[in-house]
Amino acid sequence: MQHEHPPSRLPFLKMHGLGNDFVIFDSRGSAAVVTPELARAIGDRNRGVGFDQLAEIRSSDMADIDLDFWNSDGSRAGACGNATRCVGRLILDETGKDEVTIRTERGILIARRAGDEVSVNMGHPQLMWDEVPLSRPVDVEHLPLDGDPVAVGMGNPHVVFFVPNAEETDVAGWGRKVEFDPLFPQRTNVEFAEVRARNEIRMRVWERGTGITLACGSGACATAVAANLRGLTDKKVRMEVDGGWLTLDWREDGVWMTGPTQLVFKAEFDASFLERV
Ligand SMILES: N[C@H](CCC[C@H](N)C(=O)O)C(=O)O
Repeated sequence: MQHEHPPSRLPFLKMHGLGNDFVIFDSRGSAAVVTPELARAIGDRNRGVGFDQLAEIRSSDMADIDLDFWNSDGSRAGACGNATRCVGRLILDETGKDEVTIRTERGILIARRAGDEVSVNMGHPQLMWDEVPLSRPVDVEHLPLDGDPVAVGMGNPHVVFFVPNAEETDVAGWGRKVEFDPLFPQRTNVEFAEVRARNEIRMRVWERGTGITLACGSGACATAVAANLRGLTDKKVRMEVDGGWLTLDWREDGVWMTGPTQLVFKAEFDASFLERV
């Protein structure tokens, strides 16, 4: 990180939502600190802290906070449902309100208390995502899987494949190939969904810029939308991901996602670590 005077203290939080784990900076009232290099250094699970996404809270003049996301490869993520829920929990607790607004790259999202859990309105699915229209069958002849996936934008790109058995699906093998397929110029997050009932889906995910994660909130929203558009499920479903359960509800005002959040620890980086980035 090219600081003339590297900060001697850089506090952060570690949180997770269903095992989708995050390093979170609160940069309100000061300059943004995250660079792609810093994200990669902190994202290193051996030499840094490790995370699926890094989130930076910024002061906002349009919402309670602004929130930016990075993947562990240093790329930006336009949306991150589980981190939005985790940071939503922080701001709900800080303000004592029942509802807060969070401005992300894709717009202003609402986070609400839902008992012990947090609900976030992840907004409307995008009908067009680059040149891949929603629900258009994708030519996967050159990919190592058959199928008729559904491309859904939730502020970030997703492609959902329906599979007979999610446990037996080679998520890493197929996910990596699909992420980097030329069909997806911005690369893509890849979901593998097994529909168990009209109100239940088992989903496993390969995330763009990160790889296999235990959960992906925006991917869960995209999967619920894709399955409903295919006529396979109702608008409200429970979804089992590797890290646990989420509830998705595609309503008039957007896709609502509800699930747990956990603060793990608060710490700060040592100046010697920051100087070497
Ligand atoms: N874990 C996140 C999504 C990260 C997506 C990111 N990998 C991208 O490049 O879009 C979630 O809960 O929605």
